Amino acid sequence: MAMMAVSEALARLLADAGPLDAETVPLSQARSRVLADDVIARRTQPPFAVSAMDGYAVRAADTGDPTRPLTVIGEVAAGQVFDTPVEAGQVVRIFTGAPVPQGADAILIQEDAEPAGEGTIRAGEAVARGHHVRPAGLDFSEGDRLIEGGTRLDGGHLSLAAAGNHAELDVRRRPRVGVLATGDELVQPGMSPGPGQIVASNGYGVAAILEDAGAEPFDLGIACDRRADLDIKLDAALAAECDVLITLGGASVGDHDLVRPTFVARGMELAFHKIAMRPGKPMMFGRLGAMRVLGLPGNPVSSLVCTHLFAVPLIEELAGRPPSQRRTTARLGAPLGANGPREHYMRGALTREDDGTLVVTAFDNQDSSIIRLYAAADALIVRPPGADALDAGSRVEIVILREPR
Ligand SMILES: Nc1nc2c(c(=O)[nH]1)N[C@H]1C(S)=C(S)[C@@H](COP(=O)(O)OP(=O)(O)OC[C@H]3O[C@@H](n4cnc5c(N)ncnc54)[C@H](O)[C@@H]3O)O[C@H]1N2
Ligand code: MOO
Repeated sequence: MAMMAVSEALARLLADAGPLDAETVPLSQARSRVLADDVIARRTQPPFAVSAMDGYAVRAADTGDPTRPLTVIGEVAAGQVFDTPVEAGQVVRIFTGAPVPQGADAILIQEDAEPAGEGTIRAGEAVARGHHVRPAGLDFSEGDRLIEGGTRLDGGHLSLAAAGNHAELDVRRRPRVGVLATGDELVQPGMSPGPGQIVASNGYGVAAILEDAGAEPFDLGIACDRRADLDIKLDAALAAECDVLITLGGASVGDHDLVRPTFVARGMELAFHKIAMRPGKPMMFGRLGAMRVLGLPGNPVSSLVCTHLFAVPLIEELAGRPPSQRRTTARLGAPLGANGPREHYMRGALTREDDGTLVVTAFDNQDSSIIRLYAAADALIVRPPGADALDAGSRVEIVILREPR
């Protein structure tokens, strides 16, 4: 199969991807989830006029006369109701959050009330009608649309939904993503690798990046380079009802690269294998029933770059999130050589000059095995296939991985 352009591969990957179905979750589990439908207020907030201050519920017309004593006829705190109407010359002691009694139309804060003998006060300062009164519906009214479907829920949204009397919300299901490392050479971190073995590292970064994008990662462990073992792991991914299976390694052309032939033998429809990209050439995508299978190359940087450029957009589509990838341009801090036939995503450091100009400098070593330089990278410089050499100061397209320091 000929190598496919990056843009074409991305288009195929996303062609029929859309938000997964909805599920109902309690508010306590709704943070960062994507709302499936509008949230409509089930009540009015506040449901009645309430005092915004501690003081006295008064009739505004009674205030402003320092000689006039006003009779305190009772008291009302939040959670209580004072149901005797307030007549001229009367006030009610009131506390923040309490319903304003009928007949009263303003709040005199207690600092402005002068004691005037047993059970009376004076209101020398005039207060306007409505002063320190929060009218019913100040925040929202029953039937109002509080939050639009498709919103990613943060703390403010959750308080708003709760105030609207929703105990649970309909949100998009998070894509369940099985992450499977492959290779006889791999052992889990913390173990003692035997002769010829290394520590499996790719899955940790891939799972973390995808969780940030809205996925629920599911660790399928490590498969040996044997078809029978890959079969078992594939069964585990299917049994776990993974929406997406991500394999790491075993994607190339060597005798031990068995992911594609094993999965094709199991009925996977292959959409593409091999893209004109560096790193990431042997990437593969297919479908096995409802499950999407994304086979990433084993080189650590290849796995991580492909995760950013392909797996993240896929997960965001399935999760109902808007694309998060930030592409812009920057000036080169150092010259770059001509590019080969594959679109090259070069790791680099990003800085911002005093005038706001972004400057990106590619690391000298772009080998796809060097995890340290990936972890240090702030941006990927996008070099189109066959691009000419560039001088320092030239403008290049970049994908921002983290904001410049
Ligand atoms: N004859 C050819 N050989 C290779 C080609 C080619 O076109 N012709 N392509 C090269 C490119 S480009 C890449 S990328 C790699 C990818 O190969 P695989 O996907 O089959 O990856 P592996 O061989 O399994 O592993 C490559 C490398 O990465 C290490 N690895 C694998 N998994 C992990 C993991 N989970 N954590 C950490 N490191 C991992 C593995 O030990 C290898 O060193 O193929 C080239 N070869
Ligand atoms: O494409 Mo490979 O991912 O260059 O190292």
